[in-house]
Amino acid sequence: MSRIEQAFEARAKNKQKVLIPFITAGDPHPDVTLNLMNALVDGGADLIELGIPFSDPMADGPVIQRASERALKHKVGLVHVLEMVRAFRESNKTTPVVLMGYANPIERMGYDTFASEASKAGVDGVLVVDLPPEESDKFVETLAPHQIAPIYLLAPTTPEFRVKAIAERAKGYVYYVSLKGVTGAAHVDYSAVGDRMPELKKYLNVPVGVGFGISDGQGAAAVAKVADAVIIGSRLVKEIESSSPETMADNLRVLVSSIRTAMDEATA
Ligand SMILES: O=P(O)(O)OC[C@@H](O)[C@@H](O)c1c[nH]c2ccccc12
Repeated sequence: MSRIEQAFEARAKNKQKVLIPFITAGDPHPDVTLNLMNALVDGGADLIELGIPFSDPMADGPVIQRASERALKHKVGLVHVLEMVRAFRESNKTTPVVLMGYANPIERMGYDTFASEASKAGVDGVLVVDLPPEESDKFVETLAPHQIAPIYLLAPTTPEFRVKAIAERAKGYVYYVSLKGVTGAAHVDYSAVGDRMPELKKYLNVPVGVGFGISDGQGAAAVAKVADAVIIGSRLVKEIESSSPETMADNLRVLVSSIRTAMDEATA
């Protein structure tokens, strides 16, 4: 069983849901990412979504754009991100790491090199925002022998035939985007998210995580009631942004742990 499957199964066994925090690798400085990843785990994260900094992140709102800018100032690229995952894996053998990024840096490295280097580093999944499922077959074939899961995005606007196409290809989990727009948006209609789940579940045989716009325990609790995982990014990146270097890891741990508690209360 893969690390991703194990993470979902461990929570499901206790009738709990998976918590997936997102941070951008190298934000605000490459030296702190390992520390921050460990803080996320200490706070109750089950899986880490690690962003590859990118200069033109069109799916991202201002908060995560700024995170990319901070990381790029320190010249953090894909090779560097893989080194961070490798360092994390030296002490953590269980928490899955999913890379989130745009196609350009991965294509520049080349699919083959990327797949083998990512696998050696201990990467468990990859979400390529601007690689549509219909065009992803070659990439997915390259990942498969390395046991790296392609993570697909589904949105409220995704038609049923596309859900089916994604269901055939999905491994690990799928990412349901709670709303139209960019990361860090404000208003999530939690009941609409819940209403879509039965249709998704009909086709998918992997768990469903929900992200975009979840910024507190209350939102996380609402999602925990209807989906298999809660994904939360901008709120955490804001915490990094507003913390001093000395308090950053601690603040992140405390915040993640409060979200964890809210989710567990909602499913108890
Ligand atoms: O920031 P939010 O609203 O909490 O959403 C999660 C998100 O940050 C993370 O999963 C993510 C960051 N960049 C993305 C681009 C596309 C899809 C998802 C993402």
